[in-house]
Amino acid sequence: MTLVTEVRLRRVLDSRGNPTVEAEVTTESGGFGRAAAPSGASTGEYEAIELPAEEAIAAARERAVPRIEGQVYAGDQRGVDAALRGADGTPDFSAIGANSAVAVSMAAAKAGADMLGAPLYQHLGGAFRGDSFPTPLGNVVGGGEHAADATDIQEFLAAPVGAPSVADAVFANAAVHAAVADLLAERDIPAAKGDEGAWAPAVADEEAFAIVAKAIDRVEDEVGFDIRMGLDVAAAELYDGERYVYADTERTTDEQIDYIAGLVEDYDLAYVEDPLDEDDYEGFAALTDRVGSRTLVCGDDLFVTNTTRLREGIEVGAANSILVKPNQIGTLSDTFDAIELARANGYDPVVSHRSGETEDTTIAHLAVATDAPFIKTGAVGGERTAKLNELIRIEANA
Ligand SMILES: O=C(O)[C@@H](CO)OP(=O)(O)O
Ligand SMILES: [Mg+2]
Repeated sequence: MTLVTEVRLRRVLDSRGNPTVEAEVTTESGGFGRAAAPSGASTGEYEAIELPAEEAIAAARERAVPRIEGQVYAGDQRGVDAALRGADGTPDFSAIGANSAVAVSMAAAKAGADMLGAPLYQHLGGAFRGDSFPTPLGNVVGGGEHAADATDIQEFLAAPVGAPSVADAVFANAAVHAAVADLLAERDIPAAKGDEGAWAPAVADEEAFAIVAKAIDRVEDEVGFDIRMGLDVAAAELYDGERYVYADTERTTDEQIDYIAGLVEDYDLAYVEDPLDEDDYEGFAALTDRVGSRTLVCGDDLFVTNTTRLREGIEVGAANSILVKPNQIGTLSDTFDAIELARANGYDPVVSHRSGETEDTTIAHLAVATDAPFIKTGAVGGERTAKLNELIRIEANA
């Protein structure tokens, strides 16, 4: 049986060296799952609340663990997540922390899968999942909140849309990351890496576009399939309430829309995330109207994996894609609801990591379980390759 007998919580390190919450769930007949919460830096204003790890652990031990141990079944994901919501009692998990909630929710799912003797993606998505795979969006150059003195745009992504397999796609992104390093060296531009492992050179966005476009061209020639470029503008971080403030210029909302539409055209962008402020549904809708037939306009800080916000967006035609981060909303059930609502309305779900990550691989399984067309989980670095390599293993039935 999958009755949960024990929930353990502890503080572990994330990839930035900050403490985060790890949860372990054990069931009556020995099923076991372990999962850890990630953490954002450019967090959306409307995300569920992440508490300091110690505080989140103490609160979850006091309020949530007694409602789960001996009470709910790990295989009953809605039951686990309802217990977490009931224990918390707030709409945004501010009592036990979305970090505790998501760690327990994901650990329970893994314990349920363990009891079934099935991979997590099958437990979550059913017996017929595992034959199609998301295209990985790989961050190769970045700045914003993820690196000091680098680009204004937070993420320049490689999108290997023509890759014949997930393994080919993963290696293509790593090759673009390496080609960017070569191009930076050729131009004598020193670069450290940002929080997600992307190169973080002190160059203007314009130069970053040129370098990434060239790196993609080189790798396309080598691999022989289509690789396009994508962006996470993370525009809420640039917006001061009136204008989008870049290092060398400022843009009004209309100018920002023109600028992004121009970038879609000039660089044949396959993907544009958070091109406008997180409160600007109308601006999003105006941009989607202009470029939505040729690129994905994705809401991250706009939707925060929240069905209420997504519904508002659907009503006004704000986007055609949603970024999906389980810790933005706190449970896997809520995450699935967001994905299903998106799908039902023609929005492409893009399952995503956070800038602060662990070696946890749940999002790789989540993407396969929901047949998500894209996953954004970096290009290199151990906490990123943990997910990418898990996709390779799932594809290989390993
Ligand atoms: O903005 C984003 O999409 C994410 C992940 O790339 O960053 P963060 O986790 O810092 O919010
Ligand atoms: Mg984002």
